[in-house]
Amino acid sequence: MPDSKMDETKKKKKKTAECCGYPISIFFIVVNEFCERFSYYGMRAVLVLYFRYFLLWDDDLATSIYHAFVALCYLTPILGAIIADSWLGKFKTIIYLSIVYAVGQVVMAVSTIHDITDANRDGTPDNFTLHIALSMLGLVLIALGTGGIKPCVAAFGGDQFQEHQSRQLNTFFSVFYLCINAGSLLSTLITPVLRAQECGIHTQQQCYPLAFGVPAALMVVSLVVFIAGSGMYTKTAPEGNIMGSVCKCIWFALNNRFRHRSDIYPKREHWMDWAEEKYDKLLIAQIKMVLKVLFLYIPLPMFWTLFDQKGSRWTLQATTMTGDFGGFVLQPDQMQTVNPILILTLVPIMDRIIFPLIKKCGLNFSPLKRMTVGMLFAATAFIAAALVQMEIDKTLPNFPSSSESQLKVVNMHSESLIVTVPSQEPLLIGSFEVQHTSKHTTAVSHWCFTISSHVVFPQSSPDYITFDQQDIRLAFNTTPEINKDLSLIKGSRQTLIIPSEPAEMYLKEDIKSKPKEGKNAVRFVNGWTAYLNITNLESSLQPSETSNYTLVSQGMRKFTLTDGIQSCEFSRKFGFGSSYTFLIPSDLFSTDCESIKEIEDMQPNSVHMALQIPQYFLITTGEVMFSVTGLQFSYSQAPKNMKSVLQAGWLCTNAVGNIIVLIVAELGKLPKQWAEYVLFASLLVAVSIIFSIMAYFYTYIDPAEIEAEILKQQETDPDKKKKKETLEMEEKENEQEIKQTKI
Ligand SMILES: NCC(=O)N[C@@H](CCC(N)=O)C(=O)O
Repeated sequence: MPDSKMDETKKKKKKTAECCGYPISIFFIVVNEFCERFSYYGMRAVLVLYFRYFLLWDDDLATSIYHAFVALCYLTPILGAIIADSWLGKFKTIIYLSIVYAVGQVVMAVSTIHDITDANRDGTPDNFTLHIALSMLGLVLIALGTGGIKPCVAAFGGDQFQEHQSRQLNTFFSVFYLCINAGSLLSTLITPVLRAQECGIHTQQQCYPLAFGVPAALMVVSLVVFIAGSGMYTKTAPEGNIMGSVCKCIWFALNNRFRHRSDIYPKREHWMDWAEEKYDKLLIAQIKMVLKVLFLYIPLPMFWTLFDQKGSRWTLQATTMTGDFGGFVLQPDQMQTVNPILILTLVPIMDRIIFPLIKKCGLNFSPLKRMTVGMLFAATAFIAAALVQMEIDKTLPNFPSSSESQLKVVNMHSESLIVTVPSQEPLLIGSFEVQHTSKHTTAVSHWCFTISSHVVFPQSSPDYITFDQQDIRLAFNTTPEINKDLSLIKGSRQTLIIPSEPAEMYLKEDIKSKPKEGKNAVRFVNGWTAYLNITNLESSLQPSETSNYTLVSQGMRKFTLTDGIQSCEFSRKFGFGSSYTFLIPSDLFSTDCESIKEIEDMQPNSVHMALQIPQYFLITTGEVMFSVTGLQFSYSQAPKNMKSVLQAGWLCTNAVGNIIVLIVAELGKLPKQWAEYVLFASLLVAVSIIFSIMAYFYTYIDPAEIEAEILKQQETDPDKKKKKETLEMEEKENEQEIKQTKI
């Protein structure tokens, strides 16, 4: 559409399409953003689980691909911004890239249908390569779509406002942020529930197609809503290959500066002024504005480095805590929903109460000051996380160091045993059977039928004896005496199982870190005289055999034990992050499973997840001050033809932050998690000090005003054309000179 015609349309729309001072078109844009963020966060919520349990990737691969995908989503905005500002304009870019995005979501959903390659109908796909290829294609399209439209939607929203609506424009960015978080909150709650359903054509499996299909549908809705508002938008036309001109202009300025490096040439105020001979003053001024803001962005990725650890380190921290809130139980990964919930409450509180109050007190809380304070809030959030970590560390078992091994002895033999352990007092181990039949009259003061080392040894881990040598010899007081040479694994915990026939004693490796996702690790030692089948275990247990650990979730869990003839049920309530070895006695069925005894290998988590709320509160307050303000700032300080580019620059700070997380995770961690949190907090404080100094020297501008002034000047500047001609002549002369010198 020609510019004049477009301006006419704008004027007409301005008058008719307003509600309470806001352009009505904004409604379509915020609803579109809500649906798009639902789609994005919903898909993200189940992505790692899909990698882990559908594609059967290991943890490391699953998390690396996940973070790489997130980083890609924040790098593609550059592409979207270039397309929008230089070629298609924001409106068309949003439409085309939303189509790419929706196709990506559909491809992703299709890739999760196990039935498409499950020819033998065993419930697992037969052709993993096809599923991987489809999902990777889907993810690339999604990253292109979500990243590509992201800088355009915010900037397009801003474009709907007129000069007299600057107050509404600021509110728009807050409402926009609210919609992002409302979408993310709902989808993060809903999609995991959809995944937990069972569905399928031939076999019933976890319903990934539904969990990915609903976000795909929401993306289609998002596109439809956006198109529905088409007639009401203010659409600014792209101004040609602006990025090309920007690059050429910068290159010329640098080149020209270099050519005139001698002291005989008078200095210019700014190095970009060296482009004046050839380029428009307006373009030079616009580039200066953008560069000034981009320079200011350099320290910002550090904020996102801390912020994005909510989804990784903080969730891992939650897995070592308990989420039992009495009426309901919160899973560790659900703790992340605290962030959008707090956003929904904090944004209005800040906008309506805190910021106006600060203004009333006469304080100038400028955008850059807000962002600095936001960074400091994020740093304090990490100090809070470190304090919580210290509390958790107090409750964690004393795991062996890499030069130590730990040993526990379980006596399933019918009599008590005295074991002589190197450099320790002889140790009396009560018999499981003796204990169980109440004939137990040994000196063991603890009721536990296993080793009572805590009575005898001053070790910090009650049931384990810690050794700093690998090879040990244990002597048992049986007749004849049994001597057992053991080769312990360094850095590991092991249990020596003494079965009913002590000579057949064997070592079994124990769990040596907290079970994943706050689950509980359980295993069984079969003291029954025949093989046993136990629900949840991979295979049946032979007599005297010890099963591998199996993970069970929090809550009441029931195990059915059967030898094919008789069976009984054993129930137990589990908390979070515990580990138990259950000893099955020889009178299992006559006592209806009640004689099963337990050894606590690892105590359940005891620090409550509610303790994470302060750190979530602090980081979210930081986010409101930093992120919402940054979004506004990036729009307000950008020249009109580079609004999307600057939004993309802003989003890029997030991509770099994610890449730093990836690098830090790869480089390894400090030995103590709390120390790593303190390190990150200190780094962010240092960075925020640097940022505040940079911000001090930044002068806020009104790009529209500057642009208007330059245009006015240019109209009255007869030299402009002459300058260009002179420059072209100079260049030609230079080239000729070079040629002659060569000859
Ligand atoms: N609470 C997370 C959130 O709102 N994220 C936003 C902003 C991300 C950013 N770098 O600006 C989102 O759009 O997802």
